[in-house]
Amino acid sequence: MHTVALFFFANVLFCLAYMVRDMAYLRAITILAACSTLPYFYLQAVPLYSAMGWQVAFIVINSFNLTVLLLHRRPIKLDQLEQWLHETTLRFLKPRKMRRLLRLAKTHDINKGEVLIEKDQELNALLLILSGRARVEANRQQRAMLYPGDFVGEMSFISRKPTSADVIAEEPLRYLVWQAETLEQLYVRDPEMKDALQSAIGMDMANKLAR
Ligand SMILES: Nc1ncnc2c1ncn2[C@@H]1O[C@@H]2COP(=O)(O)O[C@H]2[C@H]1O
Repeated sequence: MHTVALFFFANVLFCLAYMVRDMAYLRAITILAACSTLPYFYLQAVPLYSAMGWQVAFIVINSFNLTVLLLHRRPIKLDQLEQWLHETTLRFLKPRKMRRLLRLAKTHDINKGEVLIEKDQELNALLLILSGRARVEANRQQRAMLYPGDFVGEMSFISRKPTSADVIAEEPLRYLVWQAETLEQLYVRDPEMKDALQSAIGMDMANKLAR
């Protein structure tokens, strides 16, 4: 009788597991549910070892995936630069995702007066200033000044059109470059990254407009 109640309880747990949205809870509750079925199968007139074997297989697979999931969710310690980027431009990304994104970028340095972007070019890249300032010019007129934490080339990156202006280093400039192709491949693997990065670009454009 008790084992039947436990089996009933296990199935209620399976229902609950399929209702929750968080994958970690889903797996944890499924493990508990699968464990709860074992006494029922074992205490039959003839123990149902094959059913028990399958439940053990489900428990092992779910335990493995739950461990991987929880390891990925562990908090990470950001270094100073990462911390700054997370507080400013990339705050829409969770720290671990932000680090993954940063690993795909290359750091470049140019001197004062050097051209970062030329107008009407196919840039196919997204840039982010880490230090120094850059002047935005169109038709020899200054349009804006860009500062550390600002994206550069985001307009052509989003619109897929040629660049809208020249961008020239006002000071020695350090910046990150992501190739558009690299980001597009990343978006396919991780659509959440696309939402977060596009929110960051949107916020960056709004900040530039508000200056
Ligand atoms: N009015 C503006 N204010 C701030 N930045 C600009 C402005 N116009 C162009 N830019 C920047 O200059 C870059 C030139 O290349 P993109 O058009 O790809 O992206 C552009 C922006 O990053």
